[in-house]
Amino acid sequence: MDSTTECLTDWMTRQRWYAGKGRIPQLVEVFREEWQAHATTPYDGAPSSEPESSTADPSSADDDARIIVLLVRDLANNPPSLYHVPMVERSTIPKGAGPYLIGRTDDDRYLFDGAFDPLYTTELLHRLSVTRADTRSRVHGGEQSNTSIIYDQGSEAAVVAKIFRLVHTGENPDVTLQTALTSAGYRSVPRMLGYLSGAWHDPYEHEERSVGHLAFAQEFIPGVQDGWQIALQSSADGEDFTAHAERLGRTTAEVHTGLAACLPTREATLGDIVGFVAGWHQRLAIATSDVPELRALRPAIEAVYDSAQDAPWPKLQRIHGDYHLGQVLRRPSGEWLLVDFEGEPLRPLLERTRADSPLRDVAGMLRSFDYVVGARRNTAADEAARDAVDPEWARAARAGFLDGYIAESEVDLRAHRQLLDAFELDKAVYEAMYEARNRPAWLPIPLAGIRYLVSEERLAARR
Ligand SMILES: Nc1ncnc2c1ncn2[C@@H]1O[C@H](COP(=O)(O)OP(=O)(O)O)[C@@H](O)[C@H]1O
Ligand SMILES: O=P(O)(O)O[C@H]1O[C@H](CO)[C@@H](O[C@H]2O[C@H](CO)[C@@H](O)[C@H](O)[C@H]2O)[C@H](O)[C@H]1O
Repeated sequence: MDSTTECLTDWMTRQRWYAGKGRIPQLVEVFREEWQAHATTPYDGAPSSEPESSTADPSSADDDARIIVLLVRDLANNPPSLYHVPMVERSTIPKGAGPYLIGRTDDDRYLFDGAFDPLYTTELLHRLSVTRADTRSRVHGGEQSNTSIIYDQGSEAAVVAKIFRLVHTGENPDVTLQTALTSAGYRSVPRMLGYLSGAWHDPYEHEERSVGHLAFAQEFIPGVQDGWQIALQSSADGEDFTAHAERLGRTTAEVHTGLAACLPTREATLGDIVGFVAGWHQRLAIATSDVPELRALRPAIEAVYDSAQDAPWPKLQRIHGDYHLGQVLRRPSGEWLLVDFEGEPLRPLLERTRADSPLRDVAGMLRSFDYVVGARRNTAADEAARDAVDPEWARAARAGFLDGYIAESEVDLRAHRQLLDAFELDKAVYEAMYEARNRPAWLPIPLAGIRYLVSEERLAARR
């Protein structure tokens, strides 16, 4: 291991985007590129107003600083994941840059997280073909699987650049789907401004040369509220969310119609259906070994999966792929916006880039309404507060969302109830696996959802 990968090993385990939680990374460098900075004027970035996520003070930057873009394979993961790590190498530690230090190399150079360094963030914007006079930036402070850099100083329109942390050969659907919707004039996704691809040779892949997306830029919409936060607040206030959910259902259907118009669709063949059902069973088998609580529920889940074999299927098309309340934003006008079309990070890219069932997204959002109630119960201060959480909130939201979707969609969801339950179960099984790995205290939420979906009450409603 060289000194750069040695520095990265410890640092990466502390990053929210490091997917191998609890494991020690075993890193191998597969690609290294030095970027020449195009900016000619000295940076004049003032410290950001968000101290916890501000970029380093560039005024003390040294002249021989270098931008290094690395791709590293983590062999601790199976299959080995490929991480994108842009860094800035400097001979000194600029004032304020201490928190973004990755480590010191054998030749006494300091490595910094590029996302927080103005040398990298300015050059990134240039390579994304975005022209902005004021390139001061800040890093998005919330929970994220990737890293978003926001350029919103001064009077120009604000921009957000997302750097993908896990990269793959081939398209990243976050880029392709939002580009297609932007080109077709849809306002329900932020406008795509540009993207950056990389080409590398990776001994862990068969291709001679791999090409994949590394980052993209889109308009940053100020003043939007996160759907998850709005929903939690609404449930806490005892508000009826039906009308908001109905509007979200309509927007979801509109986006599905848009994706079906811009990108290929096809009828689900028998082979597709067998493939979906086999995939559900496979995921359940993996999840059951990760989550022992699923063992007793497995036969009942499998029965729902098998019944989907004979159900009618709507056409397959490109979809969001990891749809939940954390992926939707509400404009001050009340309109909903969809972001993060990358699909479920735990699924292979090949599965995330082919035509899929729109029912997967519908099921994802239904699960998310259930999560609102589950999360509030889970985080309640005491038993009384826990008992006060009204499960009716989720039922009303689910009903409103389905009504809105049905009103706007070409897919008649009422004809697909059984299939929708199978997709909802598959999502809850994914969540159980996700929570067991990332937030074990939240595991009871998907488990309760699964128990409900295989309950007698639910079976009776499906008959
Ligand atoms: N274009 C945008 N305008 C305003 N806020 C945004 C925009 N894109 C993303 N965000 C905010 O950043 C968060 C993280 O973005 P997301 O694409 O979900 O990243 P990740 O793939 O890392 O999870 C979103 O939940 C939202 O709050
Ligand atoms: O990181 P991403 O946003 O791409 O998605 C992953 O993390 C989500 C959690 O942050 C996870 O979603 C689950 O928790 C949500 C509440 O935090 C809830 O609304 C979703 O219904 C539930 O699935 C998502 O599954 C995962 O891929």
